[in-house]
Order: sequence, then C-alpha cells, then structure tokens
Amino acid sequence: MGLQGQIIPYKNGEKEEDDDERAGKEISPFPPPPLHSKFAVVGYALTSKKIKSFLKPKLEGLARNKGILFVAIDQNRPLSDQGPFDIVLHKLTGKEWRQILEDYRRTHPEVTVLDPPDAIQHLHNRQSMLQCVADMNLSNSYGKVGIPKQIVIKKDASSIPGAVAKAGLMLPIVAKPLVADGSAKSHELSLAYDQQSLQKLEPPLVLQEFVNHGGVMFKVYIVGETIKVVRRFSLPDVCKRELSNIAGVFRFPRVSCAAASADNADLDPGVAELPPRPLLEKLARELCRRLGLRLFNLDIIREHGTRDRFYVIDINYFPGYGKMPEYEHIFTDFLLSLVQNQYKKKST
Ligand SMILES: Nc1ncnc2c1ncn2[C@@H]1O[C@H](COP(=O)(O)OP(=O)(O)OP(=O)(O)O)[C@@H](O)[C@H]1O
Ligand SMILES: O=P(O)(O)O[C@H]1[C@H](O)[C@@H](O)[C@H](OP(=O)(O)O)[C@@H](OP(=O)(O)O)[C@H]1O
Ligand SMILES: [Mg+2]
Ligand SMILES: [Mg+2]
Repeated sequence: MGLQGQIIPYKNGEKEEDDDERAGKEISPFPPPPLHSKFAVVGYALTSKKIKSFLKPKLEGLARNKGILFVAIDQNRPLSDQGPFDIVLHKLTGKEWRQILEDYRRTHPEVTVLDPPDAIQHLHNRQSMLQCVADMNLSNSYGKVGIPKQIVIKKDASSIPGAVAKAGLMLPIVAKPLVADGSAKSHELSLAYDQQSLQKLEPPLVLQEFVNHGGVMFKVYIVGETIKVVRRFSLPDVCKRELSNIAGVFRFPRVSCAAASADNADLDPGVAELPPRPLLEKLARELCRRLGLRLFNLDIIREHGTRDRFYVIDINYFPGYGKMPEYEHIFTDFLLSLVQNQYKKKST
C-alpha cells in the first residue's frame, strides 16, 4: 500500500496552502517524492487528451499539498508490479484493459478502482445507459425525471420508417450511434425531420424523440457524493411550422462543449432556472447506487413550457471535469475521503 505509515498526513478540510494560484505555481514541476513516504498514491491510466484536460498543474499541486500523489500507470508492464497504489483512476477502452483491471481488482481488493470496468461498460451503450433512469421513475413534489421515448435500430436502415411509426415516435428525431465509447464517431449525431429521410441513417443507432427545451441544457457533474450543475447552450427548439417545411437529415456537432457555457447568458428565467437541487440530489444518489459508479455526469433538459418535467438524455463516464467549477478541490477531497475510509476499514 502507498499508505505505509501510522499517521495520515492529510489535512482534509483545513485551510492550508491550497490557494489556487499558489498550488499551481509554487509546487510545479513536482519532483516525485519516494513512494515509501506517507502519500496516498493514485495510479492513473488516461488518454493523453484526458491527462491534458484533467491532470492540470493546479490539480497536481493541490493534491500534493493534501498528500496525494498521481503516478502514471505503464500499460506495458504488469499492473501488480507497479505502485503500490491506494487508488486506480482510469478511462481507457478495450477488452484487454478491462480484463487487466478485473484481474487486478480480484488480486488487490484493498485498492479502490475508479470505477469498476463492468459498471462503466453499461454507459458504453446508449440504450443501457438510460435504462436506470427509466427504471427509477423518479417523480416527487420537485418534479418528474424520465427519458425521451426511444428505440434501437441494430441494422437495416430501410426498416427505420416502419419501426418509428410502430413505436409512435414523433418527429423530429435525434439519431445517436448506439455505441458511446468516447470515440469521435460515437459523438456523430443527427436530427431527422421527416419519415422518409430516416432511411438515410446508418445503424446501429438509438433513435430518440427530440424534446424542445428552450435551447439550454444542464450538465450535472458527479464526484462521489458531490454534485455540480452548469448550464450549456443546446439545440434550439423545433417548431411545428419548421417541421412541416423542412425535410432531411442534419448532422450536428458536439453542441454541449465548454465553449458554449450558458451560465452567464441573458436567458428566459423559465428556461435558465436550474433543476431543483433536491431532485438532482435524489437522481444522482440513486444513479450512483444503481450504476455502481462514482465519476460521471449527466445531461438533463427541461421540457419547454413546463416547470418540472425533466429528461435525462446522456450519461458520460469520467467526463471533462476540467470544465467543472472547483473540480480540483472537489476531486482531491473525494480521493482523500476514499483513502481515509480504506484506512479506517483496515484499522477496525
Ligand atoms: N432527445 C433530445 N432532445 C433534445 N435535444 C437533444 C436530445 N438528445 C440530444 N440532444 C442535444 O444533442 C446534444 C448531444 O447529445 P448527447 O449529449 O446525447 O451526445 P454526446 O455526444 O453523448 O454528448 P457528450 O459530449 O456530452 O458526451 C445534447 O447535448 C443536446 O443538446
Ligand atoms: O464534460 P462534458 O462537457 O460532458 O464533455 C466531455 C465528454 O462527455 C467526455 O466524453 C470527454 O471525455 P473523453 O474524450 O475522455 O471521452 C470529455 O473530454 P475532456 O475530458 O478532454 O474535456 C468532454 O468532452
Ligand atoms: Mg451529452
Ligand atoms: Mg455522451
């Protein structure tokens, strides 16, 4: 274990040298301390894109001040020969990697793997991804949360118009690749305006009713028990007149990127109002439990013209936390709480 001493050096919650600027500037470039020191060691296996957006100097600096050390996992060497780790943080795809992690979890039950590969796998299919939300049927005095009506088309594009009519899906329809594995292709979405054009789509797909939501969506970031909500610009509403005048399939880019933050925009208050906190807390808590995940975000929209009718349209594993306000503090506190729980378990 990385935590080999008796004393835990963490100063969780204390006001210390974790001032954002200082954490980033003073400590860089982080000469590695020996692994036998009392650091919590977090091994990470991330893509270079993710390392750039997540493992920023400010995060590493703050982590180090709190007694957390990030160590890159070498994928060319056996995992058991590396570390020792207290936590393994990962976002890589592929059957081989999943197997490596499963084996490691079995042989190293004392290490927290964020998160279990089979649970993550659940989010790699856009149908199973939203099933938990549908099953939950969340409805209380704060609102109702569901998913848009959707069907799966595995193959044969010519069958789509019939399948859509049979399921009673209303146009326009959002077509999303069935597989959501983080690849560029899995984010290539389109909007189909008429029945005939549906044949132009390329299965395997999830076809989802487009829900008007005033052009603003909410991203709910989850890190363990902490949630943060931000507004993003989204696709504009499609009115009936537009629907009867337009035909065809339109590809659209990733509209929910950071550049399109809507947090400071001058918006219709009925559209901009964040979903009620207690509703989101219940949703997040229940999803963590049902999915068995601690690191994810969800995209949620409010049906335009309603106050309390919400739809979850997407769930992403280990999303772009770099865009989540205060993620450095939230993430490091979360890692500390995990290690402290491990320590408590061991000493009882
Ligand atoms: N059913 C829907 N009704 C209305 N708008 C939708 C619907 N589904 C998706 N959208 C819009 O399309 C965008 C992209 O869809 P989605 O989030 O499913 O794709 P993604 O590629 O998985 O996104 P991410 O980058 O968040 O992983 C959403 O952010 C939203 O603006
Ligand atoms: O945080 P939001 O706005 O939801 O968008 C994220 C996507 O959902 C993630 O899939 C991206 O991560 P990957 O590129 O590792 O899949 C992630 O990439 P990033 O971590 O490089 O920013 C983001 O694009
Ligand atoms: Mg999304
Ligand atoms: Mg997604």
